[in-house]
Amino acid sequence: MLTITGLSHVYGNGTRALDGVNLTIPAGMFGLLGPNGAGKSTLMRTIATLQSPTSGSILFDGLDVLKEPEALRRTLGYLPQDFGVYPRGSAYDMLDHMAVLKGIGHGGERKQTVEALLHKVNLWDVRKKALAGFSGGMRQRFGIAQALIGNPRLIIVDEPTAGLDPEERNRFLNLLAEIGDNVVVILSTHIVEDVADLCPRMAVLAGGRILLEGAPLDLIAETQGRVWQKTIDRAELDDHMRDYRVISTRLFAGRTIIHVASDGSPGPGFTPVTGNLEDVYFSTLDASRRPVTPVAA
Ligand SMILES: Nc1ncnc2c1ncn2[C@@H]1O[C@H](COP(=O)(O)OP(=O)(O)OP(=O)(O)O)[C@@H](O)[C@H]1O
Repeated sequence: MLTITGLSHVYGNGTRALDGVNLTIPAGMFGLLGPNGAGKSTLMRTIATLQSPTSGSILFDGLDVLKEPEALRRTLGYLPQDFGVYPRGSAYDMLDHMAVLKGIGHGGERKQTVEALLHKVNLWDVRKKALAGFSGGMRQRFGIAQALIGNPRLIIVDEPTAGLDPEERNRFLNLLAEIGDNVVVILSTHIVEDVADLCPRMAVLAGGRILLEGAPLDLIAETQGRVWQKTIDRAELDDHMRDYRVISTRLFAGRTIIHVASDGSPGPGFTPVTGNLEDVYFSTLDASRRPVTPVAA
């Protein structure tokens, strides 16, 4: 279990990227959802001990991560957002090299590890090809292979599916789903479906703060009776945006379908809909952006 308490980070230029983050992350797949600039990468890099926070603490199964970063690194698998160096070396050689860096020195054991991982991520047939020639999906599958070296107990994947086509995204998510239940896996993403597809627990991070935490199914159940739908013409959109708490819009057959957050019927033409995780996410972001109404004295 990973326990984060009062974690804050202020960059040198004054940007407060994390602002008192408290999170308890059990074993299994945990989705950390947030818009661009929310602080996700800052949080992931801090947990991965690549940068030190301004204040706060992180414990992983009793280990004080900030005091003993080396010990954490031995049990960490990390796929950073910008895993972007694609040298001319082959997939096999690079993975072998990374296994050496991870301390798997013994030749036979390393060979077995590297071969098993290449099979697992379905890159065995292209193991002799240069990483530089890999597609985005192949690179991300290589990225997960290197993260799995040495059977880590904490795995962090930062925005792994951005830019993948649907088939590769599926392949990648299936790989994540195969990681054992006893491992803490943190999936940081701005893509709601990634979390909906995989994660029994999740949190929403925005503006460096945790806005929401829980099980997606419970959070969806809580939207019952609070999400309303209406189909309108495009020309009516601006008025609706002004008059209602519109949490999402999408086009269907040339018309616009809006979802509105409201505790009762917002008005004529609206029908109640069963919320989904997108509604949970966007209504949470919407609520956090609304000015706080002062309580009358
Ligand atoms: N090295 C840095 N120096 C100054 N500010 C930074 C630095 N890195 C990130 N920030 C700022 O901190 C905030 C959080 O950034 P961060 O990259 O952690 O968010 P994110 O949720 O990962 O966003 P994205 O999905 O766009 O990467 C942003 O306002 C960003 O501009």
